Amino acid sequence: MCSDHAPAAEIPAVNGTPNGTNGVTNGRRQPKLPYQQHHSDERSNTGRFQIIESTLREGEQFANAFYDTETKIKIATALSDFGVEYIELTSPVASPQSRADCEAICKLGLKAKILTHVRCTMEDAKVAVATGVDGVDVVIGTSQILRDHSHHKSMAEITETAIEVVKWIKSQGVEVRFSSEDSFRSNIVDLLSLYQAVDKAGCDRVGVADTVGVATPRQVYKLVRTLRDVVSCDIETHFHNDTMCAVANAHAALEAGATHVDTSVLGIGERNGITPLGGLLARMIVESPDYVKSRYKLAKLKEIEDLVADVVQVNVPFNNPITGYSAFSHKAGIHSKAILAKPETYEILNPSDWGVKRWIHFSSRLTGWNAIKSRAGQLGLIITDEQAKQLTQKIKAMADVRPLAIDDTDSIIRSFCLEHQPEDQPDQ
Ligand SMILES: N[C@@H](CCCC[NH3+])C(=O)O
Ligand SMILES: [Zn+2]
Repeated sequence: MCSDHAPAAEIPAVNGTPNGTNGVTNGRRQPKLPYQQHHSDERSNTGRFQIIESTLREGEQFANAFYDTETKIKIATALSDFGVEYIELTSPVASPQSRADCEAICKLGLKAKILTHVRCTMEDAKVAVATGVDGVDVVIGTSQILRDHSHHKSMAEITETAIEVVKWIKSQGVEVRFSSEDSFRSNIVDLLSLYQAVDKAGCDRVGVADTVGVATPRQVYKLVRTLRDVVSCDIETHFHNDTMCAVANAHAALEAGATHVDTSVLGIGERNGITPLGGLLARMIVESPDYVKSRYKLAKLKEIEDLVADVVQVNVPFNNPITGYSAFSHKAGIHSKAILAKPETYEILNPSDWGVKRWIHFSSRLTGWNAIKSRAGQLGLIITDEQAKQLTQKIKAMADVRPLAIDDTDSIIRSFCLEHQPEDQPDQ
């Protein structure tokens, strides 16, 4: 009965809420855990945000990225099917092919709205609107350092052009977002007056961008909260990941009242990129499971990440949220025992929500007997708890000397069972 089985001890993911504690169990209301959102703060949008997916704009700024038309169409279609609300494309002014691709994607009739991202000038805005996009995202640097060394415009000039551009784009019946660049190194008074001016001019969204990845969640919360009281339009946010705060910053922005978050698949973008789509959703499903599950086809995440990883020639990092090699692996005996009994003990995310599997490591000096007993069971072998303990000592002793491959451990389990075969053990 020792048949071939899965290479590792995958055990089925359980259904239900990710942490299994925020619903009603056995007719009794379970207490909320401290890390769960209580939705008491009315300004918080952690349960009603929208995603502006920028793999085809910010992501094209990743060092390795080259997308041909067919690849762009494949990625755009996959993202739209996944459920993102917006797809942002490279500026049509960047090159003739970028313009042609933008026009082609607009004609696909995808469910997601199509945006393109251009400089805040009338010239760029006209080219952008002519492509047939649903919306135009305009951007200009507002920090002193960018004004001095990039475009040399005063805040008064920026404001005047921004108002003109926003009004014109709106007059064409197209959605418009105005974003500052380097918002967190910009003068707050200047920034708020500029946002106020474009809001009055009819802008659909204003954008806050941490272009250099300098912001902390606390700074983000403060700026977005202030901005929420100054403008009536939507607030989009964009976070670079230089100091690994991009997901936390996006979350803080939503808590403070932002409505939209920019993402890219695997976080690809300039330098080390921006808020990753998968990382953001991992963060958000913990506190807003119903919202996240109802909007996005989470089981498609891995496919999209693999597609993009292949296109830009990178590996998915081992510690990537959800889809990383070890994202749902359990090794220490204490963890494995509890996971086998109840996965929520050491998992706040449910792998089955994402179409991936958890696995229990059973080939190390840290392995506990529960994992070995479970592995024996997967191999079709029945052993008692006592036998599992004995066998585990043997495996631990060997794993103390050298790394054990899964096959090695399986062989040890099988020969142990042969030696200790009870009368009723199924034939090998
Ligand atoms: N990549 C630019 C664009 C910002 C626009 C926000 N969606 C930045 O990081 O500043
Ligand atoms: Zn960016």
